[in-house]
Amino acid sequence: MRILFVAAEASPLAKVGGMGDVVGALPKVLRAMGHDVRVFMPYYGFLPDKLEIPTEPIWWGNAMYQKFAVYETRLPKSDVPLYLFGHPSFMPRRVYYGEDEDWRFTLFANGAAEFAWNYWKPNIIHCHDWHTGMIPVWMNETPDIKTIFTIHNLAYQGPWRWFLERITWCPWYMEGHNVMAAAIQFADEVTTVSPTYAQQIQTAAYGETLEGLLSYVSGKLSGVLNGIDVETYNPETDRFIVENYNADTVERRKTNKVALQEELGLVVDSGVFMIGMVSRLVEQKGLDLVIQIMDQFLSYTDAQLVVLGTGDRYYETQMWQMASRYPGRMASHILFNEALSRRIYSGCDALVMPSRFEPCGISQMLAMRYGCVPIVRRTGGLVDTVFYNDPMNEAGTGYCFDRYEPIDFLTAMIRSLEAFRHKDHWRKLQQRGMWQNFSWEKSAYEYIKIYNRVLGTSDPGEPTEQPQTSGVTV
Ligand SMILES: Nc1ncnc2c1ncn2[C@@H]1O[C@H](COP(=O)(O)OP(=O)(O)O[C@H]2O[C@H](CO)[C@@H](O)[C@H](O)[C@H]2O)[C@@H](O)[C@H]1O
Repeated sequence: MRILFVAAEASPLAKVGGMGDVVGALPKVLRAMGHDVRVFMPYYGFLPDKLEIPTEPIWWGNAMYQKFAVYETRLPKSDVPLYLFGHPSFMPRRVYYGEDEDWRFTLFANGAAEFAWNYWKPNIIHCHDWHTGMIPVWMNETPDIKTIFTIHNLAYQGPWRWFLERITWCPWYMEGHNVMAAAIQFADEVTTVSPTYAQQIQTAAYGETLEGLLSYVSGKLSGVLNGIDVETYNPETDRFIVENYNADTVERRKTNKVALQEELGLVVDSGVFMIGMVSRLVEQKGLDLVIQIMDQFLSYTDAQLVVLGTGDRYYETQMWQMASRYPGRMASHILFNEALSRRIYSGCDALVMPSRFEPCGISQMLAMRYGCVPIVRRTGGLVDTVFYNDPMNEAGTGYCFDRYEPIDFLTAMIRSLEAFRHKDHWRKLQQRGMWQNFSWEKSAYEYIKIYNRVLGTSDPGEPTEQPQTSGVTV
């Protein structure tokens, strides 16, 4: 099968959130299963710092009266061909910014469609989020290229139809009041990143005004749980952390905890309960709950809190101000730092994720992989990945609460603090999290089934041809 992944992010090159993790990891796994998977993403101004890119493009194209170049390289540490869409509008050193975002990513999506028609023709284009939403619309008239549209974040739906018509030409048959709606309508299959979230988005509470459309297309809508890159994120081999360990040597995490406390200027004490939060600082992530309870929690306990994230100025300021109220007990780092995130996962005792909604969530899986116990609100993918701690039956992997209420979150925090005192139980809880299998293989098979379904081919999971590493196949 020839599959072209099109997305705005791909880890480790361009990652703002979890979508980057997915697009950086899944193609490698699918390729290892014998499919010819390639990735198409923007050529951001910061990319030459991170990988070698040939100076000569392999192809020139046109879209929306703009000329663009496509450069070919590889996803780092893999043989996955990576095509970079080169246009001056992507040259600033940021992924998302500015007023022309709608225009810029519409150009990118239209450019990807041109590329698929004219240079490398895949059987399937796997599109991610609204940035690629025009692709299913264009491919509606190209029956031999099927499209899968994966929703990572329903809250961002791209330009409204009236604006789209001002910036580009929309085909006569196009329906949908914004790009996301159109993509949902025209894609051959729509997926989201967990089974629970796939159900939730068909309701008014989570549908972000698209619940009607999503229930209407429920026959082609499914939820495939994300995995994590278990090779990159492996506490046994991770070079970003001070002490490597595994589930049998989980007590070695103490060294990481102390190193993290020293690094962040917190009181050094390996016995205190240390909580981390690694997240985009936006409404989705439940920051209003954090703001409402954390003062109380920190004042009445000796726990420590570390926040790593960027996002809305309001939440950034709140986190920073809260840290200034608890010197030596709380640290807020308002930046994106992959290495520090791993030191948090490997040093903190627990990770909080009180999300308002959560399509899947990668952070809680990374936390469990590193023996950091998740405290989560049961919504979306958090329902599918974190299970109540049940020390009596030695089951469960974290602490959960249901209602989006400060008191419920506070209760879950206090319960986890209490459990932390019972060292034996806590160790077992950590180990159960570390033993979970979050590798991508299972999800990759699910996607292969979906690819086969849209192509009308059978034998799900079986490779259909040997991957090619380069060259034009049209
Ligand atoms: N400041 C920082 N420094 C370093 N690393 C940071 C960071 N802030 C976040 N990260 C990293 O970014 C990733 C966050 O992924 P999530 O899936 O938890 O959330 P996100 O909302 O971005 O993703 C969306 O897409 C994904 C993928 O489908 C869904 O799982 C999710 O529910 C959906 O909201 C993790 O790998 C985390 O470690």
